[in-house]
Amino acid sequence: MRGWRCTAPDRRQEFYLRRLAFALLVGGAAHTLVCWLTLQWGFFRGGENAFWRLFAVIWGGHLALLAFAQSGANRRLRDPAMTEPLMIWSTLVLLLSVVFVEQAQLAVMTFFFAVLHQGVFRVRRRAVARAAVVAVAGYGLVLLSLRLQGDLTRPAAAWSQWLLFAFTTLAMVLLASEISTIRLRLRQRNGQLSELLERIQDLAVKDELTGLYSRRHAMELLAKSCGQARRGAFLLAVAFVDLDHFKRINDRHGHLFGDRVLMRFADLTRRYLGEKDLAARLGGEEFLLVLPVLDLAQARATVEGLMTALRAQRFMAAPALEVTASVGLTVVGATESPDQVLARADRLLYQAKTGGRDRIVIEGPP
Ligand SMILES: Nc1nc2c(ncn2[C@@H]2O[C@H](COP(=O)(O)OP(=O)(O)OP(=O)(O)O)[C@@H](O)[C@H]2O)c(=O)[nH]1
Repeated sequence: MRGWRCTAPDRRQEFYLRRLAFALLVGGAAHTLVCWLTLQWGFFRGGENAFWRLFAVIWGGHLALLAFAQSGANRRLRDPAMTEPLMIWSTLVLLLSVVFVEQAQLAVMTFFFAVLHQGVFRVRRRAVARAAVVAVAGYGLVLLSLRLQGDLTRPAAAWSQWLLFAFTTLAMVLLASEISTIRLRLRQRNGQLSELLERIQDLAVKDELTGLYSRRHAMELLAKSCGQARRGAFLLAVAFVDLDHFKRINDRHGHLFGDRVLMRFADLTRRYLGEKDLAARLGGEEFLLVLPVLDLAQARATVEGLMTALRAQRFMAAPALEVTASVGLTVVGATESPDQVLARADRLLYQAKTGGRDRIVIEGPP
């Protein structure tokens, strides 16, 4: 299967390779061209021999880096994009060539700003600052060693260009730092926004107190399930569940305690229903269960299990309390609309209530 389609990590690797190849080949070619021009204009220290030897080393390094990534070894690095190693290598290449180009040192070192640009959006502030320090200090050391050897032509111009480079680099690093802060804030804001979005989506489909589906969402799901049940091999059982004498529970033990009873019932539905079953809170102490089943007997067994578990619940604040529920249970008929099924389940629930509560009243489809 891998042969015909790129997997996500392969696409990322392709992206890394393309970026690295672009930086090394295009950046490398531009840098070589500038140095070659200094050779043509007679500013290249050591002449043609030195030029070809230096660029054999530089291009050997470029190709070695590319081969390293091409082999996939970059995937084992903490940053497979290799941005920082690439920045360090490019800076060293620039410093090495500065030794050879006379009077065009600043022109060569301006490539460093392209190197910094690579890093600003991809590595931490500290890595950008590190590369800047290496470039400014390295450029200064090269000038100093040339000066000490008496090889620095027009020293005043060379040092003032170095100063200009140092200040511009400092400004770039400050800018990079600001961009990095903005990046960090954006990432945090994005995280907060996705959390908020998740919460809004939850609120739209779930009941806040119990975490069960809301009435509106349950109705949408029921309409969809009814269509599937008509086409499929399974039956769709619908149960209206209403906790008994809930007002009394609230009155005797308080509203907060009532809330806890509702949450406990919701927990039981999560424990006793299958993953294809649906439980929703329609409002107050009224719930809807939708169960894909083979027959009514299976639905009855599930609902009875739930009612037995509810009856067995004990509450610390009211140890003697036994919570029961009344249920109207039916099955969706072949040509019925969700409203018709719900009306029947509601009628059956009413019969369960008037018949003495704590019971299930069942009726098949018409
Ligand atoms: N604790 C709590 N109570 C609620 C909530 N929503 C509705 N109620 C209460 O649920 C009670 C429902 O009372 P009734 O409709 O009279 O029903 P009941 O007392 O359960 O009586 P039967 O259904 O006939 O057994 C009311 O007192 C509502 O205030 C809720 O979110 N939390």
